[in-house]
Amino acid sequence: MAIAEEKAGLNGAEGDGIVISARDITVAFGDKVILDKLSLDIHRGEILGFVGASGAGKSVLLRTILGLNKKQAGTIELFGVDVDKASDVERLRIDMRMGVLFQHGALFSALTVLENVQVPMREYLDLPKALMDELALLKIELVGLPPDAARKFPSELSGGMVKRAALARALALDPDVVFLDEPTSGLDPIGASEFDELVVKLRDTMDLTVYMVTHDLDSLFTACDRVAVLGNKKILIEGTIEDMLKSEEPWVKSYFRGKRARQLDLAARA
Ligand SMILES: Nc1ncnc2c1ncn2[C@@H]1O[C@H](COP(=O)(O)OP(=O)(O)OP(=O)(O)O)[C@@H](O)[C@H]1O
Repeated sequence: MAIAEEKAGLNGAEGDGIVISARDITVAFGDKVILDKLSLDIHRGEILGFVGASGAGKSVLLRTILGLNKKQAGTIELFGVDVDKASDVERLRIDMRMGVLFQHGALFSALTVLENVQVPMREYLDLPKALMDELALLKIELVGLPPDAARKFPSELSGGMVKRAALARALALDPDVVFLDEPTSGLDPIGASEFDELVVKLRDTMDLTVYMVTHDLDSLFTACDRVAVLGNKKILIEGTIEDMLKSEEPWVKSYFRGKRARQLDLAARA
């Protein structure tokens, strides 16, 4: 199937608007089971907030979806393709449709911002340098960084600028889905809310689907269309913020209606 057709969402489950489907996923390290028959769908165009206690396995699920962790059981369909049955070419096409912002930005410190943004281009595309420079500058502008940030090294950037640069790199190949692993951690509240606004704007303008692992209640309330909560090795609950606020599940209740949520005056929306 041509990439254009895949992008149009004509492939298998993607025709139903589900871009990522994880079914009965079990992941264990040695005899320690982290995820136990977990199932989750991610819908095209949504911003899904993924929460759960520290150590619950949020990054493990993210890495498993990306193919960086082995699963012991279950099926993962990306853009309608079962990854276990994908040919090398299909896998390459799938990988090109996904951008990732890892926790802590994970920029290469020896490369400038421009060169960092070009890393996926060099890996997957064969483009002349002048065109790569032009494309990378466009991405840098897209995420709200000034043009002179392109020549800077990560150590010369503020925390917020590092996150934006990492986002520019995640967007380098014009992906359909971006995975953001705690994108606002370490940012002050203003920087965090500006980042959330940027994510919503990019989703709206680029027809992106966003999978955001976060502990940030503000992000969950303001940017996410849907929330999934990981606990007891499974998805405890998924739904809207309103669903979270109504839940009597103990962890969900204390997270969304606990002291911190009240301090933010968010529970008032219940
Ligand atoms: N490669 C690995 N080998 C062994 N254990 C691992 C490995 N990767 C993760 N784990 C374990 O899996 C569990 C879940 O880790 P994970 O990083 O997914 O948690 P998390 O929900 O993302 O936590 P946090 O919110 O603190 O980032 C932890 O107990 C961790 O030690």
